[in-house]
Amino acid sequence: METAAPSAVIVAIDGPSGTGKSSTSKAVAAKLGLRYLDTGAQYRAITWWMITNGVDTEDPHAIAVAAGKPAIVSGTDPCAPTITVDGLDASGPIRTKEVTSKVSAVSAVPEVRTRITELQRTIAADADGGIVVEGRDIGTTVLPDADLKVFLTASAEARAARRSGELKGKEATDLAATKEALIKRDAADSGRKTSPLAKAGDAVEVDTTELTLDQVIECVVTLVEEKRAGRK
Ligand SMILES: Nc1ncnc2c1ncn2[C@@H]1O[C@H](COP(=O)(O)OP(=O)(O)O)[C@@H](O)[C@H]1O
Ligand SMILES: Nc1ccn([C@@H]2O[C@H](COP(=O)(O)OP(=O)(O)O)[C@@H](O)[C@H]2O)c(=O)n1
Repeated sequence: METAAPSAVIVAIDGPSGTGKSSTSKAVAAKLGLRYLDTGAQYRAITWWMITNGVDTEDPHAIAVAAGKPAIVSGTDPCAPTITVDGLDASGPIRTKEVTSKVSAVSAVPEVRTRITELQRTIAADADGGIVVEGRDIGTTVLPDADLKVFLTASAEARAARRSGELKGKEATDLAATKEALIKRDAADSGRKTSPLAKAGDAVEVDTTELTLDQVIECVVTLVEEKRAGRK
């Protein structure tokens, strides 16, 4: 793995669904002039490809065999992140309920993780000015030498309320069903064998339940600035 330029800062933001990883990471990256990578979008993209190509998402062997086939490309501008699969814009289709319900099974397959992890490390190494990478295993597995690791948490109630607010008007949803689906996905992501959702020992944990998004962004910006100041 190549190392980024000396002034570059690598920030890893992990945590369960609805804790504010994407919103926080995008805003922090935009404020500090860093690139941004949504690793969940990559796992969603490979899941979408499996579904559209008729791969049984309950068959880990079939998933493993197909894992190397789709070409997944992530654009890392925090103001306009993009994701394509085999040249097609996947940003809409990866957010459907079907993909959301199947992504944990696909992302648990070791061959999928190896492939996507390599992609993520290449993108981080190529980000000259630094990057904010968000996901589930960034601090523990993908970028264990990140300059700053943040682990976001929030109560299941707060996370479900945030998610169902987001889904309103798009796909029929209710709060209890959203909460149940979210807890199920957390359990699958935390319980898998290969690089599960986990807080790195050296990560700073931020409970966002009672914080506004702006407060979380401010908190992470301050943590990055402290790291940068400490390196001078
Ligand atoms: N601290 C917060 N307070 C209230 N709403 C928030 C907060 N953080 C994020 N949100 C909202 O919750 C939803 C989920 O946030 P998102 O950043 O997508 O979470 P994650 O990437 O962890 O799944 C978004 O609609 C976002 O605007
Ligand atoms: N680094 C990562 C990121 C996501 N994922 C998987 O991808 C799924 C979707 O991630 P996401 O970040 O888009 O999920 P949300 O929190 O945005 O709902 C997760 O539930 C995990 O199964 C992963 O395994 N490892």
